[in-house]
Amino acid sequence: FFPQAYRIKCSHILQRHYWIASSRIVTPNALISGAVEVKGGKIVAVVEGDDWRRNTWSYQIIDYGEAVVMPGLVDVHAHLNDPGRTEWEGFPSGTRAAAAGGVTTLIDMPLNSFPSTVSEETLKLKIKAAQGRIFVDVGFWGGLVPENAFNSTALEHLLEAGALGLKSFMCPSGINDFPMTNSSHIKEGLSVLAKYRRPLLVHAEIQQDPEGELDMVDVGSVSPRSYSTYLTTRPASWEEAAIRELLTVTKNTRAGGPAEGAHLHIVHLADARSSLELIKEARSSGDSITVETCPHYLAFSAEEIPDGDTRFKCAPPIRDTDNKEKLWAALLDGNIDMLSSDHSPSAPELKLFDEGDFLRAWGGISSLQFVLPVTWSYGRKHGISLHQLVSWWSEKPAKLAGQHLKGAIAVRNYADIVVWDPEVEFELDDDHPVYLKHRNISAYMGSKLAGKVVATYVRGNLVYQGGKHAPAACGVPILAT
Ligand SMILES: NC(=O)N[C@H]1NC(=O)NC1=O
Ligand SMILES: [Zn+2]
Ligand SMILES: [Zn+2]
Repeated sequence: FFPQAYRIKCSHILQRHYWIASSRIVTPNALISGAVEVKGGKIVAVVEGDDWRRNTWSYQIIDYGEAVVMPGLVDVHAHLNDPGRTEWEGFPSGTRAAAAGGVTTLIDMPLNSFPSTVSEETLKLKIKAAQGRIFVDVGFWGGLVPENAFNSTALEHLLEAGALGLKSFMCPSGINDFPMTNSSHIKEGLSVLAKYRRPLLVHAEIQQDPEGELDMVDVGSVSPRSYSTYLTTRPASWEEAAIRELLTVTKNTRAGGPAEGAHLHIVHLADARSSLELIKEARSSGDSITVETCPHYLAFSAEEIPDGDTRFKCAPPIRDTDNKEKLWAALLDGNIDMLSSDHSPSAPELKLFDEGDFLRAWGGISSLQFVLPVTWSYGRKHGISLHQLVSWWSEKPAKLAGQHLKGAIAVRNYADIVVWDPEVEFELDDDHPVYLKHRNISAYMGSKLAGKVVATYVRGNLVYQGGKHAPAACGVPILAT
């Protein structure tokens, strides 16, 4: 794939055949002490015990002791904003941060870049922008927008060109060239996707009573610096209304239904009350639906967000503590399937730190590098297991994105691996190396976390270890075939 001289720069190690050893390897069925044998970028054996050492040269063994060896994280929801808004993030900075955080694959959202990824041509621009500039593997969702929703040929071209699925919004997206869709658009999109067996991802909020919202803000009776003001402008009823409407369409995805084969994935669920109940009901009726939430909804609660600290602004908003506990319970019960970052940074100016205006600041949490330690740090208080972490961050997201050779430490899979130490604590202070383009917009800066990433392997390349990235960007653009 790469010439020899270049390939060497892809990895901190020269070997293409080696063993990764540890006393805590997370395989699909067990936690084992042993080794993962890697050859030509793939996992060729997973062996328990010590016997394998007898026939192995010592220079071929990378022994991580008691550090956890796990499949790399697959983040199905990240906005890298490249091409077109690289002053917000970009492929090189975003994927270096991913590698440092143990994320070995990420799927880029079709909006916030310019142009938006809504056609074969614009997807080609993405792929071109990614070439030689990504440190981990990157796939692409295409956009479902009013302009292409009733044009099945255009959607087919976008899917044939390799989009892993489609994404749409049911409320304004914040980006003018990515308008929102209604349930008719979504129905059309699903019927095209059914043929390809690829998912539709939906930002499920429908604006309720927009006039009421304006009234409240214009009156000036509430402070735009208070998080609770923002929360009132975007209540759980927005999520509930969107999900209710989506479920009228997902009925068709049931076995024997007109859209059998289609699948709907609800992104970043924040409301753990009525919205979640609706999803549970539909699932028990056989609708093909999955749902994700994000670490910021599990780590923070509305009551704790300081006045004017717009690093915490996102949509849907972070809700109250009781809701947060319900999200954890749903995740542990399996009613929420997986996690994603919804990493959505902007230029720092757009966070309006001087004014601290929650109503006008850019909405988006910057988190990509920290999702593993954040999930672990807050999750261990809820008694989560390593297998749950792998299910939420690797297995289920890989399946959603159609990546059957990713998401598990298993023979024949790509050697996409994160090695990390759950017991090591660290502070995200000024000295902490952060590879994201703008460290100051991340809501996690200043916090103390547990779970330090030791090493990251992508397709057998040791792309990150000991705080250092391999020099060359050898991630692969992932296209659906
Ligand atoms: N345009 C965009 O990235 N919007 C994202 N930001 C956020 O907080 N929620 C979103 O959907
Ligand atoms: Zn969204
Ligand atoms: Zn998003």
